[in-house]
Amino acid sequence: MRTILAGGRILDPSQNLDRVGDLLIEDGRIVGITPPGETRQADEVIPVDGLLVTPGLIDIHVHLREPGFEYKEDIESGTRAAAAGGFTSVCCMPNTNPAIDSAPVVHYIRERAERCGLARVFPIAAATKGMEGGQLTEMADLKAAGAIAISDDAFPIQSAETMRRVMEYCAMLDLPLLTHNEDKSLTAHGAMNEGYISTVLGIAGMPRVAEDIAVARNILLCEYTGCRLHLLHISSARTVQILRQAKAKGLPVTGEACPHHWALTEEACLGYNTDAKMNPPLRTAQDCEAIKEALADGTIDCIATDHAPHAAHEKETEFEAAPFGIVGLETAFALGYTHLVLSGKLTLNDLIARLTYNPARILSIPHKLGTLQPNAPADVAVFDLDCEWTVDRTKLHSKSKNTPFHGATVKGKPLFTLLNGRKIEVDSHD
Ligand SMILES: NC(=O)N[C@@H](CC(=O)O)C(=O)O
Ligand SMILES: [Zn+2]
Ligand SMILES: [Zn+2]
Repeated sequence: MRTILAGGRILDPSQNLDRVGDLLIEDGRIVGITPPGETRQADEVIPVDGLLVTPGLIDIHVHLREPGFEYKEDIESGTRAAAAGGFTSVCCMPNTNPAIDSAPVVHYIRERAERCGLARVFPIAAATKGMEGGQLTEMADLKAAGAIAISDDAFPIQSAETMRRVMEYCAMLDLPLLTHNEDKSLTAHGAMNEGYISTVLGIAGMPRVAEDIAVARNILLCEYTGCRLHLLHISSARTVQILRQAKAKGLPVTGEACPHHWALTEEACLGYNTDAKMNPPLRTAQDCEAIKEALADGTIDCIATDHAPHAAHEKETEFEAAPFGIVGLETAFALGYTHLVLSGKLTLNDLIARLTYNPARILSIPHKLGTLQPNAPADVAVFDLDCEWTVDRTKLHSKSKNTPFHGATVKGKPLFTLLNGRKIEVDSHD
């Protein structure tokens, strides 16, 4: 079976490649690139003239909610949302019910994802049983079952001693540890960034220093234990500085940023907008600038969505009572293209690198993903960069509609993906 993606602008940061050509795919793998029109025999020709062709995007931070919270999202709806956003691989967080803290749950998720066939799913296993911060999980078993990394994400480990032991196991097993960085003693009862707006709204704040302290501690423990540390959803300018220093020292630390942390500020919470409530919270314009700067200079290695679906009835409540989190898979590319590339902060190549090759390297994702090199699985994304569109929550494929970007006009539209060379087409957002 031979497929040609014909006549697109093929951009692959892993090979420093950016040129118009035909992408040849055979039996689910990339064969190579030929000049437009040169190769003629194929079982299927997909014309992509004027469109952008990249490696399928990789999101290393999503919440698929299955098992346990299928009313918010399940593996099928979550991977359909991924495909609609140009993603061919996602890594899912363990705050499910039961948590991803035992091998059978890892197997269950992988099998379900395989059957859905919309995107690859790599489970991230919990660091502690039930993410309770106590007894450690059987990380070797979890790795053998297919867990790609370790994290207690939503339930950040507060005890430095527990964190040290988790890191020692991760180092021994060569598993990356992903940390949600929050000193809970500083954020108790908080629901948004601490500052002028939280005071105006009368809402308890979550100061940036709660993130900065946890980041500093986790980096010091990373230095002490030799564990590979990845900082989830960086939202604070000071955290960016600390990460930059750690990298200058040569520590094995990486970081990610989510689109909402550069595209929105705490002002989005005005009017008690629960769709602007997430953890870490939206901060200030100065923090947004620092994040964009860090994405540009490589201090922040990758872009992840922290896709966190919650049902309407959960968000339609008082600000303090609403759960933290927003959906992100279907808007991430456009928010990157619009706010980072069109504003001149990042080159298109750098944006794609932070959505493909870099996340693949951070988690050592198997099967040579995040690249269009010959023999790699044909996981591909196709975008229309000229398309301007308005985000409409009712058109999202995710089961949940909790986005603060409803009504926003953005540029750059994911059209379809190929997964193992097979076209995955979902309804357009128009
Ligand atoms: N980010 C969020 O605001 N929410 C996440 C948890 C998390 O990522 O910490 C969720 O699972 O809903
Ligand atoms: Zn988190
Ligand atoms: Zn998360």
